[in-house]
Amino acid sequence: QQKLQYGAQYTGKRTDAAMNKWRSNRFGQFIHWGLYAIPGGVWNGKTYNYAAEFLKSSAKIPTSTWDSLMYQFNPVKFNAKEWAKMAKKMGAKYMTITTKHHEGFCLWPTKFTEFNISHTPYKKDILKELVEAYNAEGIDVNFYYSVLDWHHPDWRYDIKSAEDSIAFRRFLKFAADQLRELATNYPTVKAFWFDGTWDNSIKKNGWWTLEVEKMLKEVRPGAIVNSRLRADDFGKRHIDSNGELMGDYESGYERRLPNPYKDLQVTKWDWEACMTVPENQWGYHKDWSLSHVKSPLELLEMVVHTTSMGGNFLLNFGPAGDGSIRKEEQNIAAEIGAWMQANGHVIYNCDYAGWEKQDWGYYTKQKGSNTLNLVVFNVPVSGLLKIKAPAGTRFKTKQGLEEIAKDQYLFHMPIQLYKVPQVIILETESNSGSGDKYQEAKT
Ligand SMILES: COc1ccc([C@H]2[C@H](O)[C@H](O)[C@H](C)N2C)cc1
Repeated sequence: QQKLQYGAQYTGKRTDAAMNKWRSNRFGQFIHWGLYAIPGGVWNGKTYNYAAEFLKSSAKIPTSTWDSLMYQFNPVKFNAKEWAKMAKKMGAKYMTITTKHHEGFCLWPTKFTEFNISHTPYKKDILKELVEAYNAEGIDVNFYYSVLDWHHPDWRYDIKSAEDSIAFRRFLKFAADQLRELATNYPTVKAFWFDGTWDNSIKKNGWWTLEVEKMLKEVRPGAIVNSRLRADDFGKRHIDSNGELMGDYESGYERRLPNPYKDLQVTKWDWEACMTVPENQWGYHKDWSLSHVKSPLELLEMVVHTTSMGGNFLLNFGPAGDGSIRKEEQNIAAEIGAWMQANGHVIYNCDYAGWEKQDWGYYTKQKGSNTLNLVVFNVPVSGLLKIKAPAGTRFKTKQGLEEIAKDQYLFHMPIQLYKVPQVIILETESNSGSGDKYQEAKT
């Protein structure tokens, strides 16, 4: 343990109302929308199969050429209310929007750079339209903000000279001014999703990352920041040099999930996984035939998997340059939404149950209740679900449950074809399952 000036500000989970709401939301919609949605991964007739929001670097496009895309940004099919209705139907409780991605183009009329929505043919404040439309549907809105900024002349990947540090100090003031502007002008924002913070220039300025965290929480009491913002005194990111999580939740799971049998350490803190529908496309790409496209049921399993380990799941949508939502994404919203409509109670305000993971699927538990939710994805050919209960558990539910040994049960599922994951609710006696102090002798 060493004294850190810019390390974690507290340990353990936040339990204030704002964080409890963030946690209970569980399922959110990520939206990546910017100038990159106009070319959609294709440049001068050539299709680039790397992530579409990186086309500027994949196709080695000069900044001046890329930036002139601003004069083409005119999403005639954009309808914030329609997007919000679709997200509502999907069962998303929050939405995280890219206010500014690495390209540096801002979806709001910021005072601090001309490279923003007000200088496009569209002109209007897209961020305001989205915040109002989603909030009207009862969906919380969070802001993604990339510190990395390919457009800004004072951005530096590293600090190698006095000139670099003078320029980068100007840049850090620019970014802090933009963040203060976002937190001030859009007062219903709940959380900030920082990205583009992996370069040495940021790692050498951990002080700034703490200053931004403090500023946002001053301007917007209750505001939530992800661990990806933070670097400590020694440039250590996410987890400080004393092993403590920085920020309010861990945001390292990008296009991957913790192993539900082994990575149980994640249940000790708040965390969020973010996921693409194709293998690796966050911004709109014209050609989705280039990789596997996850099905609604694959994605639904990820939602349940994440809730079962006490995390939030952020599913990405990449609207086209004209503001339309592609059919695959519309279908995902409809199919996941249908299941969430009927079974959202095993996701919202649910958490890690602490029961031993079984192959048939996942356990979730409603906070502070005695009901145990079983979400079955893999129905065994025997129809018998193996359940290993914490020592001393007593069940109220009798239907379908067969005790075969101490704390060992089989739940009998009717043998039939199941088209969607099945939910089984088991009631336990309130004071049971506390677990005997001593393990029963094995022989
Ligand atoms: C180089 O590896 C990267 C860098 C940045 C990313 C960005 C994506 O553009 C998207 O915004 C994702 C959330 N973020 C980590 C992804 C992979």
